[in-house]
Amino acid sequence: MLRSKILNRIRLLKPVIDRRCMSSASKTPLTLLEVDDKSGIATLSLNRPPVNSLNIDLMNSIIESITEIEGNKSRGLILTSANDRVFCAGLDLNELHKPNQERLKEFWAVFQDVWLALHLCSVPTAAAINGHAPAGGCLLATACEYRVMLPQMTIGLNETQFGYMAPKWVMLSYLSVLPRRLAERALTQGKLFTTAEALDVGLVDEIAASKEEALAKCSTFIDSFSKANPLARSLTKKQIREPDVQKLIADRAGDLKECLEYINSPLLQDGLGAYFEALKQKSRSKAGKS
Ligand SMILES: CCCCC/C=C/C(=O)SCCNC(=O)CCNC(=O)[C@H](O)C(C)(C)COP(=O)(O)OP(=O)(O)OC[C@H]1O[C@@H](n2cnc3c(N)ncnc32)[C@H](O)[C@@H]1OP(=O)(O)O
Repeated sequence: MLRSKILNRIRLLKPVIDRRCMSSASKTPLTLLEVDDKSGIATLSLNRPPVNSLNIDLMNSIIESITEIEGNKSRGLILTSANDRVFCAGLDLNELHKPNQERLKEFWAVFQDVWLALHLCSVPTAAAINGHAPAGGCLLATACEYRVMLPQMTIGLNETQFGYMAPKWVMLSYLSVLPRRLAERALTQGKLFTTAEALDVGLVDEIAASKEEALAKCSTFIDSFSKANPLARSLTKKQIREPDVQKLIADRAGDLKECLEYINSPLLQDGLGAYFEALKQKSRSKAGKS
């Protein structure tokens, strides 16, 4: 009786994400999933060169992997990058700049889904941040329960740098990690924290000298739940996170409408166009030098 009640509770708390994840016909998988047969811990590596920017296929692949991890009873999930410079460059700017409207609606729904899937993941989650993590990359990291970062990287919700106001639920993910006054200042500045600054303010929990060390620290965090009943742990996490999640679940259509209006606004499109052009220019000049 109790078990069915608990399972019912989980069903209520976890929004149903029944998206069939079809990653594109690309040859290389967009995510790499390895489960350590000794520890039972799953490592999910983002694998979309050059910067793991989040497009529909990559986000669907992340959701598919999380669903698999929850289904195969892994003891925990470590999110990291197959790229040793960039954890995740955030949303793919090609999806936002002069977007196809139908695709933008799908893109935004998947963006909401990937945050929900990671934020509510029933197993313990940790991010081994082995590269830069701006905007949506920072969001993935803050959706995890623990964060270990390598030196000389940057992390933060920098949306105001390109004319965007992060959606309420994105701000809530920041507020689940940072004190309000600091989150407000960082959001309004579009601040990218250095690794040392991020540790100082609590945006990350530890610094590691190498990816291997970061993965080991994330495993240690996951091991800290070894004495907790997995079902009770999962329910407790979902219960604590429910108020933030419900703010999105209660009005996904409203969030989508607000996003469409904002992303199609001249403010954003002009800001984004200039920002994207500057990025490409930087990349071209780098290529010119090498
Ligand atoms: C609507 C907003 C909702 C709120 C939540 C989330 C919003 C977002 O996530 S919007 C995206 C914000 N992302 C960024 O501001 C990051 C921009 N990128 C960078 O700062 C850097 O690329 C880097 C630090 C991530 C990596 O630097 P580096 O290793 O030097 O690589 P390059 O800058 O030379 O870039 C290589 C290559 O990748 C392209 N690129 C970079 N970021 C993105 C991106 N987010 N989307 C699409 N493409 C991206 C860049 O233009 C280069 O392309 P090529 O010119 O073709 O080489």
